[in-house]
Amino acid sequence: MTITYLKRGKSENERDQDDSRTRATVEAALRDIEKRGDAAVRAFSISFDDYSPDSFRLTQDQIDALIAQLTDRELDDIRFAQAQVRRFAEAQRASMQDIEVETLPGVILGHRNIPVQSVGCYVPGGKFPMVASAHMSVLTAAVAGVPRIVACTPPFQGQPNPGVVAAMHMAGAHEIYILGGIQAVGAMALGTETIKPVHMLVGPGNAFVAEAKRQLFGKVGIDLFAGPTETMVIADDTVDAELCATDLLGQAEHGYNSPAVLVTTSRALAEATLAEIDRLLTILPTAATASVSWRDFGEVILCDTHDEMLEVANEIASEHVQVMTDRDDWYLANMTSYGALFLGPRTNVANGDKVIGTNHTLPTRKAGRYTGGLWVGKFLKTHSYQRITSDTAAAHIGAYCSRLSMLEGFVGHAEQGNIRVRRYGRMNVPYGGAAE
Ligand SMILES: NC(=O)c1ccc[n+]([C@@H]2O[C@H](COP(=O)([O-])OP(=O)(O)OC[C@H]3O[C@@H](n4cnc5c(N)ncnc54)[C@H](O)[C@@H]3O)[C@@H](O)[C@H]2O)c1
Ligand SMILES: [Zn+2]
Repeated sequence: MTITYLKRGKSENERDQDDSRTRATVEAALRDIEKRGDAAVRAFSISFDDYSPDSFRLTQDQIDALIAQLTDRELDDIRFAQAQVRRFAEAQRASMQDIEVETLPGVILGHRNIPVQSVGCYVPGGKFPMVASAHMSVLTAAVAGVPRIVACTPPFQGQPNPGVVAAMHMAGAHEIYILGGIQAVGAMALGTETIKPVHMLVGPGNAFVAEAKRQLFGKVGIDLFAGPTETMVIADDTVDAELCATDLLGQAEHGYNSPAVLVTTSRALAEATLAEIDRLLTILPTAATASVSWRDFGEVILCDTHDEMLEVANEIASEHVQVMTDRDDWYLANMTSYGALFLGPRTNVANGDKVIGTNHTLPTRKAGRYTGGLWVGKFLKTHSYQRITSDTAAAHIGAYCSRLSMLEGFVGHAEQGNIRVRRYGRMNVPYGGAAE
């Protein structure tokens, strides 16, 4: 395998050091929120966001006043995006069926999909007010039928952001709080004097938010590890450097720590893309963040073959993977680890982020090896049940249950089977069932 790095990002070691600093900050803050509740939440909101309103929860009047600040065009655009997200989420919901089957005569097994009863949706807003994140979490929870949806977003430039609040409200949030970072997810998960705790936290965020969710997992459920955005472009010589550079910087602008990786079989494209990125960074208004991400985390990887590109891509397991090659469907069939795929030059990651209807809350830091992104199914818990409808089945399964329990030394378990055999079994009546 001949893989050449034309540019490399920070080493795993350096990334681990960043992680351990974040971990310590989050641990201390969560402990304080657990101990001091609202007082700690307010203190963190002041120190991290310089924000201390009378109440962090917005009233209906405040929500209405914020929505009134938006133009009709802006409201229509939000409605359009939400219609696309809803359409896809409803189709996905329909793919999940409750089932009930008779696995042996008289043995009925089933499962029911039950919505999580309360969720806390984090909508990021430190650097950019992420209107779209409200559709992704709040609206998807609503499609799943979650009866209590709490939404938090930080103040943006010292104020609640009208676009984010409108999107939360239109998506169906029942409670909206202007709180950011650790204090938001901590308050929602742990509860305070004024905020009733939720059962599950969802939504993306910066490294502090993602780490806080990770630490709170267990106390509450979480959707997935969805930290700072990552993007990868897989390209051969069917595309040009302008498209590749635009797609790499389009996601590097998220923050100072967003990896953007080009994997290509074309040295000419790789070199042209490096030059094009340098040129775009002189004119992109968000170059201040994008250039730091590119400097510290940008990578350009040159491979000999598509098989090599596939192996590299599955290993990196990037959150977003934009594929622009002469065989995009081959990647769709063979990629196994990623957040979401964007196939062909006509679409792009920003479509997925903002409007097309797939969910943009996606796994980062290789979490794509064990989970896909947020979707309606993450808000549904699949619970099994069983029922035995005949005496014969009760005695037949009971006898197996008894012997298998004794194999493990569980006498009390065996007795649960034995009592059914004694009560429902009839001697010498052969079990009339099909093959076990
Ligand atoms: N994985 C995904 O699906 C996905 C999707 C969208 C966005 N994102 C990511 O979400 C992130 C949004 O980040 P953001 O910062 O703009 O907004 P954010 O809302 O996630 O975080 C802002 C909050 O961080 C807290 N904070 C800032 N500095 C801190 C510090 N030093 N210590 C403790 N807390 C601190 C503040 O309380 C602030 O309110 C980006 O990294 C973006 O890439 C990920
Ligand atoms: Zn993005």
